[in-house]
Amino acid sequence: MTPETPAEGALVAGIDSSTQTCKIVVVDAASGQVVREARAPHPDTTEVDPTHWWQAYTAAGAGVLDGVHAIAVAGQQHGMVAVDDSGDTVRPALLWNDTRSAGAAADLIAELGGPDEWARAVGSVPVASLTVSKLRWLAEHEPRNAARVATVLLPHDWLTWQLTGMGAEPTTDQGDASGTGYFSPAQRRYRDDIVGLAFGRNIALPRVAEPAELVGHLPSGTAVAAGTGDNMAAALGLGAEIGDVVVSVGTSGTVFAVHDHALADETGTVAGFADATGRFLPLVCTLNAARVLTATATMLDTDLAGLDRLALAAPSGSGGLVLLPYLDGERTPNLPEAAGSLHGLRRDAMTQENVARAAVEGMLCGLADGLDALREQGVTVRRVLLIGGGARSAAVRAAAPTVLGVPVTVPTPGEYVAVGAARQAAWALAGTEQPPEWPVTATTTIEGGDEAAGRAVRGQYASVRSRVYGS
Ligand SMILES: Nc1ncnc2c1ncn2[C@@H]1O[C@H](COP(=O)(O)OP(=O)(O)O)[C@@H](O)[C@H]1O
Ligand SMILES: O=C(CO)[C@@H](O)[C@H](O)COP(=O)(O)O
Repeated sequence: MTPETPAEGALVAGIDSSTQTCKIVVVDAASGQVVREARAPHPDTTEVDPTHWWQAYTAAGAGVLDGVHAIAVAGQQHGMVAVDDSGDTVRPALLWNDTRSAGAAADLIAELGGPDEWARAVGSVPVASLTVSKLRWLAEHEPRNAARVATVLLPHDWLTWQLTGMGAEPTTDQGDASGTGYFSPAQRRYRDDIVGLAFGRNIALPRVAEPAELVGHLPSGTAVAAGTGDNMAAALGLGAEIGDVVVSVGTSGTVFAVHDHALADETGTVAGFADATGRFLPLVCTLNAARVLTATATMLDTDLAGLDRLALAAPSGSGGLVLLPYLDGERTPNLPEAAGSLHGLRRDAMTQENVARAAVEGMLCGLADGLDALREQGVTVRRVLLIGGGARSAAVRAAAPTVLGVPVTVPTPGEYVAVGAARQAAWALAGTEQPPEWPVTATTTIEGGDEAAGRAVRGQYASVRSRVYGS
């Protein structure tokens, strides 16, 4: 893409309404410099009344959004916000990490004719996370709520609708829509037949806005851009190009890349999403990432800095200890009912240091499998960028090149999802063909991964996983 530059002096804001937190950045649209930041927490549950997201946004935004010319929301993907014909939610939103719809996903796979039919139709094979599975769950388990549903929105769609005023038409974008399971990224259209299959009837769906469209205004006059899913926004915030693979260690672990054509992985490992610019964003997502580290730190009665110290003091391979970190069930591999388990305990290896390192290595092994899966789908891997809260961990940064088997580039820690949303807002405000040119983020590249040690860590992880789960 050839980037363009917006007018001097305009301020734009990006919102990252993620699983755990609402983060806001205000950015100078011309230079791309972040001038203000704020955040507020979300509830720690897998079903959430969306008004909590609005309250977190208003709490974080108070005073911070003054003078902003345009705003966009990037949200956690897939969440089902079911709304009645008065605009009220019929029940709390079911989030991407809520696994109760795993059975519905399995049923839908069989009913459409198998995983390959799904991959061809919508680029993804249903798992509990996808909106389409949640729709089926709602129809089956809460028929009275289901009967009241007029439309289903994603978290970023719902927040954007609140911003533009609920009299406005609800909108989404192709990036976030591609995570529903009823939108074809290849054909860029909804599959109403799949909504009918999942829900038993059709429902109104938000209009899919163009990548740089302004979809409305705040009462203050601030323009509102289309917004997108959080991973799509991170790609935009990083200025990711073909060959860049992003590994994000947030609440979820994601491995994704900008790609020039739609992918359809019938194994279901890679989800063939669209990006926020008109290209594609094949992505692998694990359900357990940064919170594996926080949970392990709590278990070891230390904090994240203490966990780092312990993990860095242990040898690669954690003395043979392997943590399968499926603490909240898992999405990749698709083991929604799984729990975490620690293997290889021997008296001499049973140290806090090895347990801490096994948490880091187990979490990274899932992401390394994701990187392999992207390669198998033909994604070019020239550079691996490590972002997300977990990238602030010294132990994660140190182990990543060995476990992932490639040098790892770490951008200056920052809120790249929110910055990506702000960049989309600047793009829509400028009305240009391409997003504004913002400076390439400063990065540090960590070389020196140990190939043999990496093979050993991944080998012991794969062997334990296959002994426990058979694959
Ligand atoms: N230094 C650190 N070491 C390990 N984990 C960290 C560190 N700093 C933040 N985190 C974790 O990162 C997570 C938040 O990451 P983030 O990418 O913002 O996630 P999300 O977008 O899902 O909110 C939290 O679980 C937090 O505990
Ligand atoms: O489900 C996915 C991607 O398919 C997750 O990546 C969610 O989008 C949640 O993101 P975070 O809160 O971890 O940023």
